[in-house]
Amino acid sequence: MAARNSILSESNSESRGALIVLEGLDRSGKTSQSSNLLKYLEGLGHSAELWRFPDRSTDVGQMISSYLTNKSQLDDHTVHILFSANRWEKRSLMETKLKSGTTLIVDRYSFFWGGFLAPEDGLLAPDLVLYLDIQPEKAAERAGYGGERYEQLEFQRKVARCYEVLRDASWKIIDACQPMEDIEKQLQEIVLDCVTICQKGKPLSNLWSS
Ligand SMILES: Nc1ncnc2c1ncn2[C@@H]1O[C@H](COP(=O)(O)OP(=O)(O)O)[C@@H](O)[C@H]1O
Ligand SMILES: Cc1cn([C@H]2C[C@H](O)[C@@H](COP(=O)(O)OP(=O)(O)O)O2)c(=O)[nH]c1=O
Repeated sequence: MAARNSILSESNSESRGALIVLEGLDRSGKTSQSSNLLKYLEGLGHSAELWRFPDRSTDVGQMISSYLTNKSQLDDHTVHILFSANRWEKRSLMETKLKSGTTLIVDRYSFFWGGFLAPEDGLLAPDLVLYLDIQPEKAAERAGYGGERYEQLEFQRKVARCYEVLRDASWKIIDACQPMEDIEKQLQEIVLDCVTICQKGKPLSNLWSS
């Protein structure tokens, strides 16, 4: 991600779980592939959970959901801070789960729109970001967008440009237009490597924006 990471030196990194994030435009296949990955890891006997952001189950998540479904109006800065707050309210549980050995597959995590980084400072850094790469026009052809505020081609073009700027060399870029089974196999291989590295003691780190 477009942020440097600071290692959590105090963390007990023995046999911890991995923080694995799937990013991509709406309809790029994140939800399908996240649940495939969960089944895959569980099938191998790993402790794993599927998370997603925004997490609409919390009070903050409900404010976000109401905005996304056009039931409320909020200014852009407010919305971005709510998205960050929604990650912060899950941060401590996230750390507990990872340290107890559970791998988290996260369907979207952090969007760093337009240099708006400060509220993200101190959130846990992903061990792996899988970017499902698709042209906005191709994504729009997939089983219909719902009626949410951001599910529009013009907006998704803007999101795609943001992702181009924000992604860094550590992200694994996967062509999301391949058959689902091919994508699934590629993701499994990358994820298993990451889980193994984390189990062997790679320290947890924070996102650190400056
Ligand atoms: N590789 C693929 N090829 C064709 N269709 C796909 C592929 N991956 C996902 N889809 C379809 O696209 C739609 C959106 O997928 P989904 O996993 O919900 O994406 P997201 O969570 O990124 O919005 C679903 O109808 C899904 O079956
Ligand atoms: C996590 C996050 C999501 N979003 C946007 C991306 C999505 O368009 C929207 C809702 O995300 P999501 O619930 O994942 O929608 P979908 O399942 O349709 O992909 O919120 C942000 O703008 N900032 C954020 O930090």
